[in-house]
Order: sequence, then C-alpha cells, then structure tokens
Amino acid sequence: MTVLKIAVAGASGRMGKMLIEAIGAAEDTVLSGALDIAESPFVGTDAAATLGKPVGVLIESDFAKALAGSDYLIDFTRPEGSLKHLEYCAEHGIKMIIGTTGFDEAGKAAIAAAAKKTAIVFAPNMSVGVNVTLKLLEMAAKSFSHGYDIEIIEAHHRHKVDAPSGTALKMGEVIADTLGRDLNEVGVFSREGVTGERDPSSIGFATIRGGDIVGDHTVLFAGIGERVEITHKSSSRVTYAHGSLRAARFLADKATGLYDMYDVLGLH
Ligand SMILES: NC(=O)C1=CN([C@@H]2O[C@H](COP(=O)(O)OP(=O)(O)OC[C@H]3O[C@@H](n4cnc5c(N)ncnc54)[C@H](OP(=O)(O)O)[C@@H]3O)[C@@H](O)[C@H]2O)C=CC1
Ligand SMILES: O=C(O)C1=N[C@H](C(=O)O)C[C@H](O)C1
Repeated sequence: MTVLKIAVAGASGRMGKMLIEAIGAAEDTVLSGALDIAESPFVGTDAAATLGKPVGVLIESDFAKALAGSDYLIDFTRPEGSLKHLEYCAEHGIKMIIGTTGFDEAGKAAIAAAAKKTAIVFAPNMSVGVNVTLKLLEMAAKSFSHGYDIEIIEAHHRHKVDAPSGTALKMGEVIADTLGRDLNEVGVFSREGVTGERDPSSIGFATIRGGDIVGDHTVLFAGIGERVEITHKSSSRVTYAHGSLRAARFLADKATGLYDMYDVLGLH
C-alpha cells in the first residue's frame, strides 16, 4: 500500500485540526508537515497536541521546513495564504487540495495557472453530500426554468469571514450555467429599502451567521401555489476532511491539472 505524505496548512484552524485527525486515522495517509502563519501561538508546538495525541510533527511557519518530505498540501486557510502556498507548491511539485473560499477572479486565475506545474483539486465544498446536491440542482434548475423564483440561503458559524459561502456561490453558478444565465449579471447579494419587484431572472442570496452552525445550504424554487426546497446540512467538519483525503488519493497518479470534486467523485 502506498502511503500518502500529506502536510496541512492552517494546522491550528478548525479544518486544520480536523484534517490532522483524519490523516492520523486513515491507514494510507501520514502527516508529513504542518504549516501556520508566523503570528500563530501554535508555531513550534506538536501539530496534534490539541487533539491530545502528539504525532511528533511540529507546526512550522517556514514553508521549506513545513513542506520538506511532503507530496501533498491540504490548504484550508485564507485566499492570501493559499496563494502564497500555491506559489511554493507549484515551484516544488507539491500537489494541492485547496478548500479555502473567498478567492477573487485573479486568485482563481492564479490557481489555474499553477495547475500547469502541479496537480490541484480546488473546490468550495469537499463533502460528498454537497457535490451530489449540486447535481440535484442541475436537474431541478432544468425543470424550474420558468415561473419559479430562485433563492439561495446559507447559514454558518459566527467565525466565518466570507459571504456568501463558497458553496452558495457554486450553487448559484451551477444553476445559472444550467439556465444559460451569467451569475455576475443575475446574482442579487443584498436587499434593503424599496427594492422594487423581484426580477424573475435573478438568483438571490441570503446569509445567516451564528453560533456553531457547521454549514447549511438551501436552494428555494418558489412558484405560484408551491415551492420546492433542496437542503444540505453539515453536522460535522469530518465530511470535508474525508472528502479532502479522497481528493489526495485521486491526485496520486496526476502530475498536473486542475480538478474539482466532480472529478474526484466521478460526478461529471
Ligand atoms: N472546501 C470545503 O469543503 C471547506 C472550506 N472551508 C474554508 O476553509 C477556510 C478555513 O476555514 P476554517 O478552518 O473554519 O478557518 P479557521 O480560521 O479556523 O482556520 C484558518 C487557519 O488558517 C490560518 N491563517 C489565517 N490567515 C492566514 C494566512 N494569511 N496565511 C496562512 N494561514 C492563515 C489561521 O491561523 P490563525 O488562527 O493563527 O489566524 C488558521 O490556522 C475558509 O475559507 C472556509 O470557508 C471550510 C470548511 C469546508
Ligand atoms: O467556513 C466554513 O465553515 C465553510 N466554508 C465553505 C464555504 O464557504 O462554502 C464550506 C462549508 O460550507 C463550511
């Protein structure tokens, strides 16, 4: 059995800790490095100390130290951090699984360019359930293309810094693409005051932030006399971690290229 040597960026973050636990629990993966920003109080500590089972891998802020001996970097941090990691990984042939959300167009273009030098899975949601939900939305959008208003509602924990969520935006893109619309033109991201009547071609977004909500997404197709809601709810971040490990296994025989979770899960 080949054992995948995986480093984790944002090692002390919510997803970082979950990933370190999942890597330790899987038979075919080993934690080979842990990275965090220099300001982090966890730099220099064991990557799994907060899980109560030290693994002998220290959290480093120096890329070369953190990534020496790693074939993969799983990155759930912030766009500015992921882009720095990306540059290093592309240069050193380290494959990346990028779960960070909130990239602008330039950031997404940088990821696509780096994928010419190394293999990358980039997706706003690594869970099987959300990616199957995206397929359901393609089907639903075809059937509700006329006479149904489309609204996307997402809820996350109080610490989330970007809105709408990457998953909600992806849902909007999938629906807009299916309907031949451009999300940049039809997306409505806030409403306040006298808004006028709803444009029937619009796709609306609503954001809720509170407590410890892991991640809920609902797409509402509201017609006359009926409405349909397609909902996905995450009850644990473990689903994102397991999806990330599936992504690493998928990249094992790829040298370059940009992939998403549809590729990993065979959903295209
Ligand atoms: N694709 C998916 O399936 C999922 C994606 N996400 C996305 O992953 C990202 C992280 O989420 P979460 O783990 O909850 O966030 P956290 O804030 O808990 O963790 C982020 C980690 O990244 C570190 N960090 C912050 N800024 C930088 C930087 N500039 N460079 C490098 N590292 C940095 C943080 O360090 P410090 O704490 O010291 O600031 C922390 O260790 C978000 O974009 C979120 O939307 C989340 C879940 C699932
Ligand atoms: O920040 C989070 O927590 C999550 N972020 C991702 C997103 O923005 O879609 C995925 C998931 O919803 C959890």
